[in-house]
Amino acid sequence: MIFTAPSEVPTLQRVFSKEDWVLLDAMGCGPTPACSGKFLTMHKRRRKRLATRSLVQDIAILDDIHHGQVQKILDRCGKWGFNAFTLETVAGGRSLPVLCVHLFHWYGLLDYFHLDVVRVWKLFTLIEEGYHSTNPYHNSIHATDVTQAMHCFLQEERIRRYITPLEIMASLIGAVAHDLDHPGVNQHFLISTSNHLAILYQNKSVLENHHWRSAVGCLLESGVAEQVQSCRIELEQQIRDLILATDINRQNEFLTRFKKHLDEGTLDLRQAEHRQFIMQIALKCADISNPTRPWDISRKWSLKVCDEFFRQGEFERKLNLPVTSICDQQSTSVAKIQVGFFKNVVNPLFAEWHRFMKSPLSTHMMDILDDNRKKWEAQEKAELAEETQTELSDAEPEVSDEEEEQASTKTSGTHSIQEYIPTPPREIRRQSLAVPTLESLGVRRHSVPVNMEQSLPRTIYRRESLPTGRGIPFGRSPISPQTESRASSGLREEDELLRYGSQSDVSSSSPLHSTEDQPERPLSAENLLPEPSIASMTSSTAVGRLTSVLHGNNVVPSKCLTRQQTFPPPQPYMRMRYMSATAEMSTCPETAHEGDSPSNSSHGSRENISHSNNIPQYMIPAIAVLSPNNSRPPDLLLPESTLPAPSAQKSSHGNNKRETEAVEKEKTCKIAKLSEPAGQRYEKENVDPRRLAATSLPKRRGSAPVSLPLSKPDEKIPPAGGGLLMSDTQSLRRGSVPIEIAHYHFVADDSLDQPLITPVEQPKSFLQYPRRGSAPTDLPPIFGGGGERREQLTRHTSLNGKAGRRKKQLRRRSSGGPETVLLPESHSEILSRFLLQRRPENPEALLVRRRGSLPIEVLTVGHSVF
Ligand SMILES: Nc1ncnc2c1ncn2[C@@H]1O[C@@H]2COP(=O)(O)O[C@H]2[C@H]1O
Ligand SMILES: [Zn+2]
Repeated sequence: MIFTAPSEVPTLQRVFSKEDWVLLDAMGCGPTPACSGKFLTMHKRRRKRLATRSLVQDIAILDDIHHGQVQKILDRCGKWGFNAFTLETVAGGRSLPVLCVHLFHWYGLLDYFHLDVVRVWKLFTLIEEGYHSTNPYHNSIHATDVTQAMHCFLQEERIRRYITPLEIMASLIGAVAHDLDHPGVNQHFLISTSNHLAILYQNKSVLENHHWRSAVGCLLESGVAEQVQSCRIELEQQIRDLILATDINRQNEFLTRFKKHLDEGTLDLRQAEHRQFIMQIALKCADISNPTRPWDISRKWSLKVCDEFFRQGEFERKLNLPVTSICDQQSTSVAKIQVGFFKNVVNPLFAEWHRFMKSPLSTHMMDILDDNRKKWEAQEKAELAEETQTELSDAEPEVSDEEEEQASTKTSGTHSIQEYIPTPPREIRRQSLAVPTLESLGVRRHSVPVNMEQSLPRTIYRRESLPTGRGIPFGRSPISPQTESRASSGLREEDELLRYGSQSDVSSSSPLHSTEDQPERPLSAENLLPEPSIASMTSSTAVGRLTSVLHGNNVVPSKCLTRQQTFPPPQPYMRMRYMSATAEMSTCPETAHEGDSPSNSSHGSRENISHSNNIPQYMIPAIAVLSPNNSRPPDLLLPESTLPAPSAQKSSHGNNKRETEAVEKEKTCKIAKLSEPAGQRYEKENVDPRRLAATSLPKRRGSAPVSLPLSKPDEKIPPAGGGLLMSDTQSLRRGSVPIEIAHYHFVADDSLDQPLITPVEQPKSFLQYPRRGSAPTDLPPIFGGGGERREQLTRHTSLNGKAGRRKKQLRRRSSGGPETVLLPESHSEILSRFLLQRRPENPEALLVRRRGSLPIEVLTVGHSVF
């Protein structure tokens, strides 16, 4: 019997206890209003709202129905018509581990690598839980979808003839983890908001670097890494290369190389290097394969990805950042985005893929792509006609030929590839938005480290509609000459905005606004984004150390990185069920089974991907033994009628308007939650540093990585991982800033691949000043900030100008909290010895002190360096 357990356990594992609901209710995420409550908080994002939740009273019924359905769907997981959403529903929200464990069985990887199925199950559970279920698109279903696509590609004759077991395993893990811990916003947003990940990875493949590192964390924590010790480095390297290739910024690089190979006929898959390249291309294709899925599925993905874009647009608006054009719901539409994406991103890649494959599957995909493109184009045209109609009826019906022509050419103004490829902030220039930022005026933005604010590239935005050239003098904090010169051309325009009472965050500095009435509005993307987990290893030295721990040869158990579990562990009862179930799984016979049912796709005849039995001898034995179709006993087959009716599925995404309204409602609720009524101001995120200094030890800020310096740069750090050099770290740095960065300048130099970092001399008094992370630069008296201004800036309010959030104060952020005290070196030495001594008897003692999302070993390793 195969997979009775996985289909059953997930259902049970996800059932919330009464206490869970009380907690969720308290957070405003209770069962009734689907979208209320704080958004992107750990508690919420880690827990999925299951389609099956309403059936919890009838677990037995649920399980009986579901394991049969899961099996039925898994049987078809080699077909392009596979629907990840359906698997997600029938697997009780566990499509990711269910599919992956199935594929590991199917490929015979468990046998070949002698993997323990419980560890493998744990690996995929960790990966699944690392995805944010609150993301409309970048969630675990996307990972399931991409993995299934990858599986289809691995079955292509051209590939499977040559691919090795290790490459199969790397491809599956790479696919499933390729967006792990994706925050639901793109790299551009992270850079624009000075997110610590962007700083850590020096603005290059920020998310992808984070994804692969998180994947390695899961491998370690699950214990799978230990089981593949002999090939672990190679496996990790392949996973890394695969995931890094999914960076859409590198699309052209890969495409050019691919084209060249095809033009010259130089691809030889007997060479490992070429196989790796093709697997990278395959994963890239899988990642953007949703436009090549049958229309119902494809359309659903399109709506979801645009929903996520528009959410980002809302965040940007709230943060007074320029709204990325594809994220601006007010100026674009799903159809328009799709037409641009299909034309500029998907088609060029898939055309080459088809040139390489020339298989029934690639032909099928191209056909669907074409059909879907026509549908979006028709929709875009209809929208345009409607717009034009409205414009015409608004104005008098006197439209010149010229205007008509202009209107009709609008259709070709779809989004180009550049819009999917974010440009660095410095280069961005948006026409419709003018958002002067605090930093552009010399006032440091909260999330920018104190010493970086003068050296990070800045973007000055001008509103097109405003005249230029009329400046209003106002006091601003000193900024570096470098910034001054770069910004000078834009400042006058910002001054204009001040004059016209812009809604931007500089308004409090404007003479038009009383400082009393308009306290500063702290802008921090940290309010919007979830705390990353593995991402907490922000400091360069920690990264360097981490890398050496991850890849070093002399790994001792105590120094192994274990991915920190940042979500509530399954309840013991569930765990028992799961353990017994997985044990059961491991005894399942691998029965060869030919049970292929005909495709239900409109392209059914081409659905069957050829599964040749002609498996070369160097392939793993288990593959040769297994049937190309999925193995399962016939008695688990359920009649077709037990599958959800197509209409039921359609209804879930059929009513677009209602969906959009719900999304809107959700956004409103979430945005409203960003602020709390005045009077509920508590000191958590935004604390007056003077009061903090008077009342407490200089504590580490919640989101700060705990990092201790190394005396020299770690050369093992992979280039993309971007190790910052050096460290000198007794000072009290800002919480969310890597300890080293707080004392070093980035020197942006276009001629260099990586920014240079140069040390900044700190006034001694500054080092002693326990500046609070979120306090503006000009607060410390040593910088001579005006008293009144300081007073004003310390009156912390949320985005809508109201007082800060109460719950921040009351509940420690899941990945943060001032648990760890930064000590002078001598103290740190004592502490590290103390911790190391204590650790064997009482590991909890260390746990309670470390940062929530920081792997315990990293901290230990950090301490043990001294
Ligand atoms: N249907 C789609 N429409 C527009 N953009 C898409 C679509 N599908 C994928 N993408 C984008 O392509 C990116 C590929 O990498 P990611 O999955 O990280 O994020 C994806 C989205 O930003
Ligand atoms: Zn993706």
